[in-house]
Amino acid sequence: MGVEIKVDGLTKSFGKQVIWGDVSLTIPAGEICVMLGPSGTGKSVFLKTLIGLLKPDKGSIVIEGTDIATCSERQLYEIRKLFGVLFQDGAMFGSMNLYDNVAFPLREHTRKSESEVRDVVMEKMELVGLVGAEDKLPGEISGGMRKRAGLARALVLDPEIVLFDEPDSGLDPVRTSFLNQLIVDLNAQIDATFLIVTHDINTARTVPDNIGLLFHRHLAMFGPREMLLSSEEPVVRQFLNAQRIGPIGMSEEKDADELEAEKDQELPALPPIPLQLEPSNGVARRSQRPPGEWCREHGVTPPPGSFEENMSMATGA
Ligand SMILES: Nc1ncnc2c1ncn2[C@@H]1O[C@H](COP(=O)(O)OP(=O)(O)OP(=O)(O)O)[C@@H](O)[C@H]1O
Repeated sequence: MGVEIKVDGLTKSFGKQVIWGDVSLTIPAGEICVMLGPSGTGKSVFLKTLIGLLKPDKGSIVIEGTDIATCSERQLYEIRKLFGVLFQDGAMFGSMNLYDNVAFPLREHTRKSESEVRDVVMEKMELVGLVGAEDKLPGEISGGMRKRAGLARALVLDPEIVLFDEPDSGLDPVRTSFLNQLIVDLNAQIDATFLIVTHDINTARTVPDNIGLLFHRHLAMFGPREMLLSSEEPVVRQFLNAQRIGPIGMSEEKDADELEAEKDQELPALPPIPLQLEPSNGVARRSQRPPGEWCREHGVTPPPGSFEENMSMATGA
């Protein structure tokens, strides 16, 4: 069913460098969330903090009643079993074939017999479309296949929460599109809570139920996809539409002179909100909302052309 992650007042620094402060958000059970932010704003640090690999300075992260910011090592070990993580490069062991890589967590953390291990490994290999590639070494396959193998491994312990650290990095647009469909299909199938860190605006615009944006050492906004895609808030608007005009500069924040120089420039109109990517079998995910529902409920007029079927090419969806 997936579990909720409730983050409250979270702050993380390294020495004197504050990475982000006072981050509060609730990642709803079973939903897909994307976390965005310019490079270096601490998205990976956020993922590592959620799984307890890094300790925050302040604040709480409550999962199933346990605050993993303050809990014991023993409790953390238990909570970690809820997580599956897809690392950027798939994090495969180079000397093991895909089968053994995917089987690794089962052999380490369960008492399953080899025939039970085989059943689980083959089920997950099938889920990610890798049946037939079991004997390959990670070095012999493409980046996209390595990601899928990493995903199979992230799924073998039946996680309630799956974290994806830039699943689309290094993939071409077609492979990214296939991977996004796989993520949506998986969410429909296993109902776990998904959090995806990505730089890919098209992924952010079409895949998640909710979007968060980290900028300038804080969480600029977090909420339903339609809320952020219709937002006029300058940082959100600039980032989600990949524009140069706005508060974000080449090295994070623009200075006062740069902002003054562009103050009379007209912003391009907000582009239409694309339809959300649906599971390939056409059956809606449990957390999927009808197109335009959030806008209607909140009296927001979406940009013209939003939620039209034939706009997929315009948005690259
Ligand atoms: N273990 C660490 N010790 C000290 N500083 C760190 C550590 N890990 C990360 N940082 C710093 O934290 C900041 C945020 O890093 P992080 O990798 O989380 O950014 P990011 O938003 O994921 O970036 P990108 O989008 O480029 O991957 C960087 O300045 C980085 O140098």
